[in-house]
Amino acid sequence: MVTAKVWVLKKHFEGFPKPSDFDLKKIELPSLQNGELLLESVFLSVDPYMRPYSQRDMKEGDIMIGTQVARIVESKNPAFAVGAFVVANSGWRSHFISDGKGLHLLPSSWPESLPKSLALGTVGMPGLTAYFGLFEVCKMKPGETVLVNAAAGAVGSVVGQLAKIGGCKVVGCAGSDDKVAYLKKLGFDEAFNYKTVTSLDEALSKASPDGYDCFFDNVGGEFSSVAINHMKKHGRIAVCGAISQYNDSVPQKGPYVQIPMIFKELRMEGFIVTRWNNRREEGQKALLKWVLEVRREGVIFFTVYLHHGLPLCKGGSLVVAGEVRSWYDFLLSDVIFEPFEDTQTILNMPDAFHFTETCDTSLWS
Ligand SMILES: NC(=O)C1=CN([C@@H]2O[C@H](COP(=O)(O)OP(=O)(O)OC[C@H]3O[C@@H](n4cnc5c(N)ncnc54)[C@H](OP(=O)(O)O)[C@@H]3O)[C@@H](O)[C@H]2O)C=CC1
Ligand SMILES: CCCCC/C=C\CC(=O)/C=C/C=C/C=C/[C@@H](O)CCCC(=O)O
Repeated sequence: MVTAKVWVLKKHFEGFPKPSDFDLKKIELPSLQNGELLLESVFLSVDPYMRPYSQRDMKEGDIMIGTQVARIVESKNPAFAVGAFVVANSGWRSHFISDGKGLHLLPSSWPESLPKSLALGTVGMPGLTAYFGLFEVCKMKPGETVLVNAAAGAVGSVVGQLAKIGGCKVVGCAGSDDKVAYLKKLGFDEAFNYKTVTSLDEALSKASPDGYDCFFDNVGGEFSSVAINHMKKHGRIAVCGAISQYNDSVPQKGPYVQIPMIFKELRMEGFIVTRWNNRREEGQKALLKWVLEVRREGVIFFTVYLHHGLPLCKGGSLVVAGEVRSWYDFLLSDVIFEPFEDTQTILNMPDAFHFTETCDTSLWS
């Protein structure tokens, strides 16, 4: 029998987590069943997400969430050999039994000389966050200017280095002079200590006078409210984290949008209509059709016949042949609406069915 040590959340965090919020317990593990494997923890990860996630997902007494690098010490599962290493989202436990689901074997190309702890950092979830946040959300391009806060952290330090590799100018900020020196060593073009600058505005302008194309936001809050004003036109912001708010027992003032944006993975984009100047005619044609045709009557019946596969519409009454069409289709289609008197004739027409849309055109006048 193996005795596992587990760290449980004794009390939900109030403000910063404290050692007294945790309790160390021992659990006797049963013998393995077929298909199961026993793993021993090698590295445990502590990540910022665990602070808000514990509030959202855990109850007091639960084993603390988190990922770990673990070594397989016994296996009755042919897919997992003894001695192999995995990354597991198994919480803070010294040993655990798994059926293999949710275990990620370290890549076979992992060199012996490379510390396996990197599987929880640069070559793990934080590194992947930087990689996908930069390439899929910021969509950074060579020659652009990238801003990243919490830049000396697990995510931010990878963001900065990947952005340099990607041919960008990189500006980072951190909360100590030592970290700023570290950023310069990593190759950041500009770095400043956000805690000691007299003005964040001035620091951001000085670091990049013509602004930023990409902002990789790990911090949220006041920093983001200032930084957004330094973005270039068509700039992109990756709302990665809001660490400035995780330990707030009372939510900070100000309508900070980062938390719902992250949890709901929202996309928010500013725009100006002149962006579509090259599609002006298309839009006006659709709007004209809507004004002149679709909104003409309170109860709308339209007849659409597929004539050689194309919709032929004699407007006034819509009897849709084939699938029910959406208004948007009609607004954009080249269907010409013509006055149509005899609704009864329509109703007897073959291979069609009736699509009636009732709308209050008074709302449109
Ligand atoms: N969306 C996603 O999928 C993921 C999001 N994240 C987020 O990325 C961010 C960074 O994570 P990670 O790199 O792992 O974190 P680290 O723990 O490596 O670094 C966090 C750093 O944030 C800075 N920080 C802490 N509190 C504040 C504050 N109030 N104001 C400004 N900076 C602060 C500190 O550095 P300093 O000295 O500079 O203040 C701290 O060292 C977090 O917000 C995290 O939630 C991380 C992984 C995945
Ligand atoms: C107060 C709300 C804060 C909202 C944003 C919080 C955190 C953003 C962030 O850091 C997200 C990190 C996600 C990490 C995912 C890790 C996985 O490897 C395992 C996660 C465990 C789980 O999803 O249960």
